[in-house]
Amino acid sequence: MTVDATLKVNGSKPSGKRQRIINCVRQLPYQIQLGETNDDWKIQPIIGNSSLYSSLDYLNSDEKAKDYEQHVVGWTGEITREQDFASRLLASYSDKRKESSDDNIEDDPLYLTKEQMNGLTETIQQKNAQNVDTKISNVHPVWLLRRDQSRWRDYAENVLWPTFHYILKFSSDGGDKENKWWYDYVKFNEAYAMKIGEIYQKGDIIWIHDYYLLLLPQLLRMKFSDEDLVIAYFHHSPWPSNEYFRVLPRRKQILDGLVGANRICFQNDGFARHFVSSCKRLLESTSRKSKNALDIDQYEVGAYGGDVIVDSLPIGVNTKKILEDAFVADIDTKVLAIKDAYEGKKIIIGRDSLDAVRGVVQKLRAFETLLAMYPEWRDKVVLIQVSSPPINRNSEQTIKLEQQVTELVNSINSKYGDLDFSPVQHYYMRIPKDVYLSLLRVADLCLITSVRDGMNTTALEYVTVKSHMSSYNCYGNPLILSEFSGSSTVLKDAIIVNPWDSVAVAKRINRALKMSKEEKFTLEKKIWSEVPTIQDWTDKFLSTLDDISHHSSPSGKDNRITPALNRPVLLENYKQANRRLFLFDYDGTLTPIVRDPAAAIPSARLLSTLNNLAADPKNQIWIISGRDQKFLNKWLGSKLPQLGLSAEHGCFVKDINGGEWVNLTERFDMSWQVKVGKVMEDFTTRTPGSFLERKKVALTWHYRQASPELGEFHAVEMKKDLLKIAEEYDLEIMDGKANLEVRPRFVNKGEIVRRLVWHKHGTPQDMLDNSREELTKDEMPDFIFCLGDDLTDEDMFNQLNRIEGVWKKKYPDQVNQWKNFGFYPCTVGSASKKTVAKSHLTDPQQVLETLGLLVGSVSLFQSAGTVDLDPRGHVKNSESSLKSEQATAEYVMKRQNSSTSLKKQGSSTSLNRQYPNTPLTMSRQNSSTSMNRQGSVNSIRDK
Ligand SMILES: O=P(O)(O)OC[C@H]1O[C@H](O[C@H]2O[C@H](CO)[C@@H](O)[C@H](O)[C@H]2O)[C@H](O)[C@@H](O)[C@@H]1O
Ligand SMILES: [Mg+2]
Repeated sequence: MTVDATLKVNGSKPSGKRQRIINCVRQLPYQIQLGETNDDWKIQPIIGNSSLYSSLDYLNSDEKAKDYEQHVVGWTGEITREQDFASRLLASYSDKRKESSDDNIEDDPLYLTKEQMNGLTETIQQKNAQNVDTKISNVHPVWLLRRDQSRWRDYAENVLWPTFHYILKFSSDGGDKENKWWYDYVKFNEAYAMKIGEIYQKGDIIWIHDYYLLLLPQLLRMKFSDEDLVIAYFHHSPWPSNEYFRVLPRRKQILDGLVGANRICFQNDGFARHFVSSCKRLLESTSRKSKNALDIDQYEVGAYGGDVIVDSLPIGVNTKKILEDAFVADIDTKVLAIKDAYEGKKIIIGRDSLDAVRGVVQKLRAFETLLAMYPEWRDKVVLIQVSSPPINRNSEQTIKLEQQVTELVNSINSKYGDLDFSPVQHYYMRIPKDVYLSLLRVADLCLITSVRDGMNTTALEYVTVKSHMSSYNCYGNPLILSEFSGSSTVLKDAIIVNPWDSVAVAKRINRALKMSKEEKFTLEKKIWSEVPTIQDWTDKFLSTLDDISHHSSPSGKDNRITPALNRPVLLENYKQANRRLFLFDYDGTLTPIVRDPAAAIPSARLLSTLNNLAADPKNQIWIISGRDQKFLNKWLGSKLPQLGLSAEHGCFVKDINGGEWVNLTERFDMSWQVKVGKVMEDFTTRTPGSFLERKKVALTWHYRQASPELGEFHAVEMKKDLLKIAEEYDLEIMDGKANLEVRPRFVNKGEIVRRLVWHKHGTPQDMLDNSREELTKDEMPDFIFCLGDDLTDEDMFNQLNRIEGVWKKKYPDQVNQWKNFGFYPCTVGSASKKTVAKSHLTDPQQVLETLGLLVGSVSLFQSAGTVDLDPRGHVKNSESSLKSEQATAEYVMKRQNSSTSLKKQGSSTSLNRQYPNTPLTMSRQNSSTSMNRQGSVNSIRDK
């Protein structure tokens, strides 16, 4: 390894200035509660996601803070009232939440003033400084203060999570609920984009975590036109095979959202490959496998022709901290107490969330089989299973699962237990960290039987604790791990089992419990070296990002990114404009590219959208295509005479609402056609599958149906052969999509655009009249939306950019509220495509959605758009937002009044004054908040 590479693996930034990182997490690592009044806050560390939060913590450590300045963006989580925390939590998770469209201030505790929000942010920062576990500064809360706060989780947890874990769910209401969830999901992502918009600085790295934020990468691309913008996404969960993923109705929007990132990273290569295969099938992307600087497999995914790096890096745990925390006197005492309680018995432990994929049922079945197959273990082994309640605890599925688990526990205990001893000790609760660590320490065996998970950190934490020599003979005790857990790809020396095969698992338990010390020690040595640390994970992740931000793509292509079209701005501008001009290419823009040119006919949806668009008298629509007049007449002109048409890349023009075709090449010598046609025919004979399309002027040689290699090779050869003729007749040879076209150079799509823009809007065209630059600006269009996918369309974009330059000089004070002239040159294709267009849409489907947006047949939420939100999560300026604003104002008034009266009584309600003197309440969430439906006795908690 070179010095440079070593440096990189260690994660140090090579030089000078600290690199800013904006880390985006689904929720800040705190649970935020309101006290009696809205001025009184309680903040506790959140349970779960410990690896992710310890990575944030690590980046904030003195060691890393030299090189990195971390900013953390995250939702506040559900803000609950302190006094009835558990019942509110239950209510907020309940599926039977009350539906209400009105925001009624009286029963809504979530109207916060700006000062309150600032106060809370400050409080979080102060608490951070003192909190021993998660020290993060520069916290930027995402406020989404609407009632039914769990709405922000619904899509992620009810649709995405099950799909990622291979659970198929069918909607019983025709998808209504899912649509609602989706809208909130889009807003959730938008709220992050807005928050990042407030803090982003050029050169920042944006690191996004997990499936609540799948749309964020693309939203950020829309927001920032910064070419160096580096967006990385880490997927903490599994990614299913494409056969599963593709059942999602919003599968394409989700992939579109994600491929806005430069790098998408998974827990293991299997998940990465599934993702690549989804992109290949659903986005028709290409992929190329290579190795990154750390010698890890990576895929360069060409989504819409752009480059996204897809790779894997299993997350780790903070081994140092775990060992520090686990081996202290207090835990020694707890370990001893548990040992005493189960004297003479082997202790198997398990800790899982009680959801459909953690395999608690499978574990109980395997344990039951063990006791049935090996009677010698009866009364000699105990399974301590801690199952924490899942978020959707009131869902039908969880209730069923709880019943199943209770029945199994009861049945095992009644069959194999007696009055003094129950072989299964089941705790349905969240346990505090010290109890958890005691269990890890005391265990003779840890049993993980998940049927699907991304990375099981219990497995990593267990192996870590077992690496430490201490009393009670616990060193090196083995781990049984499901082959379906993401951790099994890392902990290769665990005892790997198929959790569905209870007999095999029982045999492995029996064997593991009988292992000699020597065997255990040998195994532990190997497996301990396989545990990834969170420090290593963070460093490696950032070092490979460094590669992306400072070097060109592996294929050596230009890294320039064209931002996605900002559709809400387009819509707003459209609404405000009076003289709108639409300039559309046809193939690859309004219709998808297909093998046979004759089959690329307009869809009914396209025709109706164009019809609707043309119905507005403010709109002038032109199709500027390489197609010939016959094709355009047949498929567009005859159906929609309101369209202006230009055929053969500008050779022919027909005005809006009929009229005759005008031939702009009339006086041009056409004898070149014979010579060019001969060369093309010659190559057609030598290239099976290729064919020649003869139009009135242009000649097009197509090789899409030939062997790709031979087609491409002959296209290059043909171009060489045509160069001489092209020079002689002043022709242009154009590289199209699997075609090569030739036509006179002096006509092109850009020339048509020039004539259309310098034209008195809404009046008949005289295409042969060439000199109109003396028009005043308010005679010309104030909104121009120009779309094209091909190289020949770059002429249109170039022309628009040129005209914009002229207008800037000519009419410097006539720009619109977005400080431009309403020009939208937009390419159809990837963000990384070389283009002079100012924005991009990925494919004809997005084009149709965007046009649908303008004519009102598509909502902004049907695909990830970008909408501005108010702090309560309403779309800005919408009716509900205005209502909510008014209610907030009322609330502020009320608050001011009550504050005045309190002041009179000599007390202050100011947050800033209140907190410095308040003792911190950042204690571990204790198990009194656990919800024990079974009412089982919680002996561990009481110790
Ligand atoms: O300017 P356009 O409207 O985009 O037309 C460009 C050429 O499009 C057609 O060819 C391309 O589309 C075909 C249908 O999808 C596809 O089979 C072919 O491989 C593409 O090159 C058309 O046949 C040409 O005449 C146009 O010039
Ligand atoms: Mg095209």
